[in-house]
Amino acid sequence: MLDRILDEPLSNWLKRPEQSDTKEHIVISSRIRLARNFKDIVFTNRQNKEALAKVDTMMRGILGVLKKADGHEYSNISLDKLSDAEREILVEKHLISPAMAQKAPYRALVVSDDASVAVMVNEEDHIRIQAMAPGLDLSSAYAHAVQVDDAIESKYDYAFNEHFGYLTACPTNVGTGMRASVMMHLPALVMTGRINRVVRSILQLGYSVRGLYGEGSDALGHIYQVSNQLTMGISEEDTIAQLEKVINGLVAEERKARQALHDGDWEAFEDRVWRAYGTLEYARRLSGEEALSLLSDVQLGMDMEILPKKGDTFFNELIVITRPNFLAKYAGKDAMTASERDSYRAKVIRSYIEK
Ligand SMILES: Nc1ncnc2c1ncn2[C@@H]1O[C@H](COP(=O)(O)OP(=O)(O)OP(=O)(O)O)[C@@H](O)[C@H]1O
Repeated sequence: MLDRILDEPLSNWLKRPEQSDTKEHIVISSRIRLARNFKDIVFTNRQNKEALAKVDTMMRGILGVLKKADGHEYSNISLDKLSDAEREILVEKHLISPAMAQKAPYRALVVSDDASVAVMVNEEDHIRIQAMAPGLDLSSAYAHAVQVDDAIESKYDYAFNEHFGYLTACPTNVGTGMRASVMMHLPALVMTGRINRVVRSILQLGYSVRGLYGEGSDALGHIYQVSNQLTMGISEEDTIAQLEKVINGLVAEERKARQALHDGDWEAFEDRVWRAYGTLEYARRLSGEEALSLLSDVQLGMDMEILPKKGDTFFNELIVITRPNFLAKYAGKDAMTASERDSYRAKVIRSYIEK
């Protein structure tokens, strides 16, 4: 299963939902993360070897229980058995956080065969259950996360306090321990210069806005992740319902920005997206950042029916393939120099444009 996870650019949840009736590519995916710790075991951040080893062993013994809960095959991948590049690929595929990719013993990833569930073991908390769904579908992701959560709880006791809720390493997660998050492509808000105002108002409402790989990452390819901050005094269902409202508001703002591009200097906009397309079609070397920025322009040009459509998974697939570690694996190489990577990246993109 590890090979498939490392080799395939697209997990199912990065494919567009079949029922998707919108032509634009604004909401990419939904994620629910539950932070949980086991009763009477020292927290991960204390770096107590015995505790780390115990949690690691407990999560090895859970695979059958998880399969019974949702019918998926699960594997347990020890991260210290992977190469640095392989761990980075898991970040590029959004299965682990960038912090989790740092080398450390007893860290593991428990992952379902379709990668819709990825449990980080011994990250900031004993376990972080993540469930993903394509498009805006936090409820399905939540239902799946709860299945996994209940299955684990049927075997082991969690650290839970009647007044506070789930106890977590960082006080900001105490309560539900839940972060609901939606990954979005917001190019028109960036192009029209409206993004800062919009992000400010979302922050004021008490939500986080992060980049392509979550905490501390940049919004490469104009991709943002919006998530709740509050985990106390609010139920999981209300958190999800309120975040969905914020996301729908954000989608409406992005659509307005697209309309503004339409009503503004249309030829200048057409020129920009055709130039992006031309560069991707003919360039011989592309850096990772330039590729993501041009791919974002091209996806917007396709959404706005200026450029020929390249299929529903074009953008999501190339966002993963063109990342440095995945790209080297895709080329069948253990390592590549920066210029070899830039030239192979341009070649792969050209082949996708020609498809
Ligand atoms: N909606 C989403 N779709 C796909 N991947 C996501 C989504 N939201 C977050 N991720 C991924 O989850 C990982 C962790 O993100 P992040 O650091 O923001 O969350 P967290 O671990 O829940 O946060 P924290 O530790 O601050 O509570 C990253 O790899 C990020 O790309």
